[in-house]
Amino acid sequence: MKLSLEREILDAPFRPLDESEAAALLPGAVSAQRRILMCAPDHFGVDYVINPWMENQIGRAALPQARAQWDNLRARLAETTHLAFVAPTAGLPDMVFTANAGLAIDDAVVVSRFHAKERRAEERFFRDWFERHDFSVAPWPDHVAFEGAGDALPDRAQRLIWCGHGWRSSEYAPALLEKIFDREAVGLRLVDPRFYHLDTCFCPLSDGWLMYYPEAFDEASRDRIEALVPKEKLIAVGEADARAFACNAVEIDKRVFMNDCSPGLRARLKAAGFTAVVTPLSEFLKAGGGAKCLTLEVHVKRSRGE
Ligand SMILES: NC(=O)NCCC[C@H](N)C(=O)O
Repeated sequence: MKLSLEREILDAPFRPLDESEAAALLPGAVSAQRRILMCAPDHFGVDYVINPWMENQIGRAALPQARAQWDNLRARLAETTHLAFVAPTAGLPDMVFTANAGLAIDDAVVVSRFHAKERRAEERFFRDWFERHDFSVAPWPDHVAFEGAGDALPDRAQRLIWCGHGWRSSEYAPALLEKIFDREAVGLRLVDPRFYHLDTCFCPLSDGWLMYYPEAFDEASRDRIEALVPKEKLIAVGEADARAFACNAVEIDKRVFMNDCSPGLRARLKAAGFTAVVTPLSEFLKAGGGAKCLTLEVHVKRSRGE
């Protein structure tokens, strides 16, 4: 019996260990698990105007509907990946948009330094969360505005960070991010106030694909994008999809979660190997955010046995 078990093990085809199996073999080792950080909309609302979507929307977000939409996004994401949560805080209606907590790559994070003074009080709650989860918080100068993964998107095929500036984050942010994360940071100038954060109009997808709304960028930035991404991997969306926050999408394992998607865009994504998953988020659009804004990719350390 023992002998046949040994034979079975010896004859089994070699298979590399996954992250948690490898961690289990190393005494005291920690592994990191990819999670999507979210913040429940307990205190969400449109209470002030800091982007064009919020104009004439003060007090108009339907809160039960917002909760149902957020719950649905959360449930759909949970089918595909692990989640993490930061506690919502009274008086901080935009904290639900965790994309703006900071930019976290591996165990390093730059916590946002909001341009929008209405959002500055969020910084310390996000910082606390990162510290409690063992991230190493990089120093960042107070006078350089930076709104996290709203304006800094790691490419999924090349070792570079796409950075948006022009409305919220400073044009000096990329040079600092380059040093902190030791990878190239490419600055892109945003020129349409409706697309005030990079993640409202630009979505790097796996295998080097890029979905974006070209008109949101100045000409030099469009040229830069075209120089760095092969033409056949560019998925340029039209204005209607862009206005519906189609580029404000979260991709996990080729599933692209977004507020809305035209049949044409769905077909183009499909041809590129992606499946569009629509999770309507109308109430959050009133604050200027969609699926991507409601999420932040983080790698959380786990001790052995966790
Ligand atoms: N685009 C994002 O990454 N987040 C959405 C932020 C919406 C919020 N009302 C803001 O204007 O900062």
